[in-house]
Amino acid sequence: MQKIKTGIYGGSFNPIHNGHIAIAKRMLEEAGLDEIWLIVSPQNPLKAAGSLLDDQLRLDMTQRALAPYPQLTASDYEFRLPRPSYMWHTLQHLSADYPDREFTLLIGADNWAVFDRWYHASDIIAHYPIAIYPRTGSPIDTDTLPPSVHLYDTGLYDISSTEVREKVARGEDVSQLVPKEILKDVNLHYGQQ
Ligand SMILES: Nc1ncnc2c1ncn2[C@@H]1O[C@H](COP(=O)(O)OP(=O)(O)OP(=O)(O)O)[C@@H](O)[C@H]1O
Ligand SMILES: O=C(O)c1ccc[n+]([C@@H]2O[C@H](COP(=O)([O-])O)[C@@H](O)[C@H]2O)c1
Repeated sequence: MQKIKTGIYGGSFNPIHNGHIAIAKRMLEEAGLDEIWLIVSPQNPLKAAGSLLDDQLRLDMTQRALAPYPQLTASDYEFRLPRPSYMWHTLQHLSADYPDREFTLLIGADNWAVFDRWYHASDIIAHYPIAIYPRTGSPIDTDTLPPSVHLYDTGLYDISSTEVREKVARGEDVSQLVPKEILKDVNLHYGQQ
């Protein structure tokens, strides 16, 4: 039986923004995936926890933002795994729990630039296809990519969660940067920091 092609899109999603959603929608088509799971990461091993909003609040916003897109699912899978959230562990657990699915790791070009610092990076490359999408400021030399790693043309979206948080903290309008379903909550949660 054909396995369900499932993209794993991990992120802090602090908060999810329109760039994340545009990339995920394009990745479904470009990488030929059936579904993408946006896995809300409790703690990126390479990021300081400092400005990270509560896990459940980030998950709730991600779920509401993705409600219009049936092929995109917000996941709390890493909430039950040890911290920090090493992607190698996550992928191994997923493969054991969902034998009917074939997992592809989706990462932005900024994360590919530091991928050699990821825990068990070479094991991830050896066992899972990796789909990279471009990000402003992080050029990719496609000639140097291993055979299981591909760059897809998802377009460039000049948005970051940092920009959203900083604008909200300054009282600026972010209605063009985040989905309307979560605008009120983004203003509420990040405006108070
Ligand atoms: N505008 C964007 N274009 C391309 N990739 C993006 C974009 N925003 C986020 N990503 C990628 O999505 C994944 C999850 O992103 P993350 O939740 O860290 O958002 P972020 O905007 O990078 O956050 P922050 O500004 O807080 O670091 C990462 O692999 C990141 O590279
Ligand atoms: O496994 C690792 O060593 C590792 C190192 C850095 C980042 N990650 C994961 O990469 C994803 C993107 O992280 P972020 O914070 O840039 O959104 C998220 O799922 C992180 O947990 C994973």
